[in-house]
Amino acid sequence: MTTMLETRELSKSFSLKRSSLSRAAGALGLSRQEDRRVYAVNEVSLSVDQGEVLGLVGESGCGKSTVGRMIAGLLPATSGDLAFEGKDMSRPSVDTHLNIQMVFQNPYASLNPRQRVDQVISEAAIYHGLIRKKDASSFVAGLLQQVGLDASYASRYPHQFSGGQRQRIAIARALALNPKFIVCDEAVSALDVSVQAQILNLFMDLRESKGLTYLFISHNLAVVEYIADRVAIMYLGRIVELADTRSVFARPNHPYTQALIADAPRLDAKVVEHRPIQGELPSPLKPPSGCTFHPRCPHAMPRCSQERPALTSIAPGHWSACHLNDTGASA
Ligand SMILES: Nc1ncnc2c1ncn2[C@@H]1O[C@H](COP(=O)(O)OP(=O)(O)OP(=O)(O)O)[C@@H](O)[C@H]1O
Repeated sequence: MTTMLETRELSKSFSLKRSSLSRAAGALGLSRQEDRRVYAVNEVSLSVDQGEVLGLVGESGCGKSTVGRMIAGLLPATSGDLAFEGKDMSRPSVDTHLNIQMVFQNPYASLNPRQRVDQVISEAAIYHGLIRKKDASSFVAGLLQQVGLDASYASRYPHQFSGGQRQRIAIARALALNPKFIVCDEAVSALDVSVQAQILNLFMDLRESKGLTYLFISHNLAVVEYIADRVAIMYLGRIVELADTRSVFARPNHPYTQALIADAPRLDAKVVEHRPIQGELPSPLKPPSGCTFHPRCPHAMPRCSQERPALTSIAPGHWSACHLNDTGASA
């Protein structure tokens, strides 16, 4: 397998403006001097092989979108490395950037309502010189066909389409730049369940026909279980577990992964008892010491609040960051 994308200790923190800082800090009982940064992503090391779908899951606010936006070049990293096809992306060229496109959650918001579909799809390809303006209509017709839409839709406006059709248009817009890698950020979350399945199948068909590679960000475990080859679980800005999809769902190791799976609505609900995850995600303004999951962990030991567990190999291809693995007592 060829590694297509690699991040090493990628981190992102945001500096808070004084007004929001004083509100947030006040709520946390902090003085202004104590902390001025939101630690959104901390030392995330991931690799994605050519043709692979890597799922990235975790509760809202754990840093998934920030990872996706750094990979897509929409946000600079605070520290760490990012490489695409072996090339350093800290100063990405236009070519490398075009190779990575992003599909967002809300196709209502991500399409300009004043642009016709043909303009939405062809604008960036014309701008970057990938096609000539006079070839745009056949180019757009081809892309519409690839995403399962009729070529006659090219002259319509986004508001004339359903949510699923709009997401297909957004996918055609991403494909127009001939990417090798697509970051899907909650790309089916706003759609009805039956439409979700159609769009997931479109992503898989495009993987086959175009050899695409995906980072698939979702808070929905069922979606990730369906589409991903491997899954990375994120908690408060860090990867806490990483393995092939089957292992994550059959043998979740980290107590957070176990809690997420027990919390998720499942089709086989008779097999898995639904247990809501305890407590709330702590603020990334002031993450807990040691293992940041320890205040919510049913298995927490004194060591867990003192020492951050490293992400270590617990089986071939299976990584987890939990002190229980050192004691031999699996959660
Ligand atoms: N521009 C920003 N300025 C300040 N804080 C930010 C900014 N963008 C994100 N954050 C904070 O970084 C943390 C991670 O946010 P992020 O959107 O990456 O999480 P997420 O897991 O994708 O959540 P969601 O699914 O709700 O988007 C959150 O605490 C968020 O409030």
